[in-house]
Amino acid sequence: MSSYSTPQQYIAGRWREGRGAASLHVTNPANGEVLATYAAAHPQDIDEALSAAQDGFSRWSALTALDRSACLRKAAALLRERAPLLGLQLTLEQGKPLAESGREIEQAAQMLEWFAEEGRRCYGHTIPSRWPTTRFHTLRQPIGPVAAFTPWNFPVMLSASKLGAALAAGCSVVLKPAEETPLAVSGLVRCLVEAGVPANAVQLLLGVPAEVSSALIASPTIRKVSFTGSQAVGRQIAALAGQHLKPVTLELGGHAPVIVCADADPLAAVQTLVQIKLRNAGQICANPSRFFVHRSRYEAFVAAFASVARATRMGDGRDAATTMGPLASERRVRAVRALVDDARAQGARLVCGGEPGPGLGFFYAPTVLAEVPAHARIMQEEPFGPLVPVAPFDTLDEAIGLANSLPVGLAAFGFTQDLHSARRIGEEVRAGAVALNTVALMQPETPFGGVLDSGIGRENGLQGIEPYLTTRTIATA
Ligand SMILES: NC(=O)c1ccc[n+]([C@@H]2O[C@H](COP(=O)([O-])OP(=O)(O)OC[C@H]3O[C@@H](n4cnc5c(N)ncnc54)[C@H](O)[C@@H]3O)[C@@H](O)[C@H]2O)c1
Ligand SMILES: O=S(=O)(O)c1ccc(CO)cc1
Repeated sequence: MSSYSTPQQYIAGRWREGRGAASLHVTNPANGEVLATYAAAHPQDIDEALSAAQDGFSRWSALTALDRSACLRKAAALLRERAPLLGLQLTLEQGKPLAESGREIEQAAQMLEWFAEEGRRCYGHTIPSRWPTTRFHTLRQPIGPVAAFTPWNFPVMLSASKLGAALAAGCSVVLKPAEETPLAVSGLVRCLVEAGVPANAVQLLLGVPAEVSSALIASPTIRKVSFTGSQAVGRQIAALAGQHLKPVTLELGGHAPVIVCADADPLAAVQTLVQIKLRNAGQICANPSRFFVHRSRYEAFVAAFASVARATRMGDGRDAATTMGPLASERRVRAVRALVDDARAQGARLVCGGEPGPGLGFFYAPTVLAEVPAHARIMQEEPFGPLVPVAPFDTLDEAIGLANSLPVGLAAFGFTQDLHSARRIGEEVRAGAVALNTVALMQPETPFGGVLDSGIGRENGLQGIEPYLTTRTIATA
């Protein structure tokens, strides 16, 4: 497969093989074929990346914000130029259809541009003094070298968000992407380096996750940790960060409730929801995943979702006719299948789907389940797949209670024409972001992150650069 090359480490300004004993494999989820095998980073590679990151921090933080901004803008332009190849590599390693890969590369470019501008606005303050002869002001300074860990679902966009924010603030970054999807992220790092980001300001470590994260977080060089991924791994990262007193940003997904009220048009709600539900085969942290529909609209909603689900064309993301690709790995297929089997065993009605897709790839059909009891695992655990579990409700109080019944809160969705209901859903459902009559939630300009067990801190928006800055107070006589 000529479009897919062997992923390499980028350490101290050189692209090279890792020296670790472990071999890692990249598998095309559309057909199960191994695309590449590469050597993991060795502890010595990690040490070299850390020394380089220290040096990179000195060089990069010494540049003006304007110079850093220019590099990030140029990197965004390079990313767009290279989108056809990077998009193809992303589809090969991750499975999403080419159109979605192109969208992700564009979103990544937009992230870099947003932070290129925000980096120019890291203002300090002048503070009124209690003493006539003393002046106080504050300086915003980069916090230091950053360890960033990104997942396989949006490897390029989520890496661009962390790299963009940290680099714009003047920090150097050691990035560890998911071992399953390393190549398109490497392309992003290449764009940054070729755009003029000094070699040591960015390191890319591909390795055994726990080895890399434990070494990086324990190192005194690293001053900030940022992770996106599962709650289980997030807890491990947070524990390590706490042990070493490093500030941490965590984006850990959720289990987004959808409330469709009696006054909503159920067909319009389905048409809107499907735009996000089947994107990336449902593997989006903000994916709508628990559907509560007013009893008067319930059957129409279930029937409409099933009809859209049945019309989905599953296939290889390179095929123009494909509307939904495979899941990212075989373990994801096992996980969603187990949730569907459990729901059925608990009395849910299988309306459509509930079976694997074509060929040897990691496909699972869009699946609509009705009358799903609240205690079924699928209503408790984030499915991270193309599953639509639906349950009826009678009052808005009941729906909000069901939405708030889990200890997570990343995204939530509401469909209603009633201002009072919209206000209640917007203000009472516990979530970092609530979308009303829309599924548009994420853009570079809006803060993104969870409440409760969905994470710590915010990425993007005005808040996105904050975690990478520290504030120095200067008193002058
Ligand atoms: N918040 C998100 O955007 C996001 C993204 C991907 C996955 N998830 C969640 O993860 C769940 C399971 O995903 P999975 O099947 O890939 O399992 P998983 O939790 O084992 O995640 C594996 C990923 O986490 C990384 N990882 C594992 N251990 C690590 C460590 N000690 N240090 C650093 N990184 C580590 C790996 O690189 C790998 O890419 C999904 O159901 C979903 O809830 C969330
Ligand atoms: O597809 S998007 O709605 O743009 C989206 C939202 C959130 C995330 C985080 O996993 C990725 C993509």
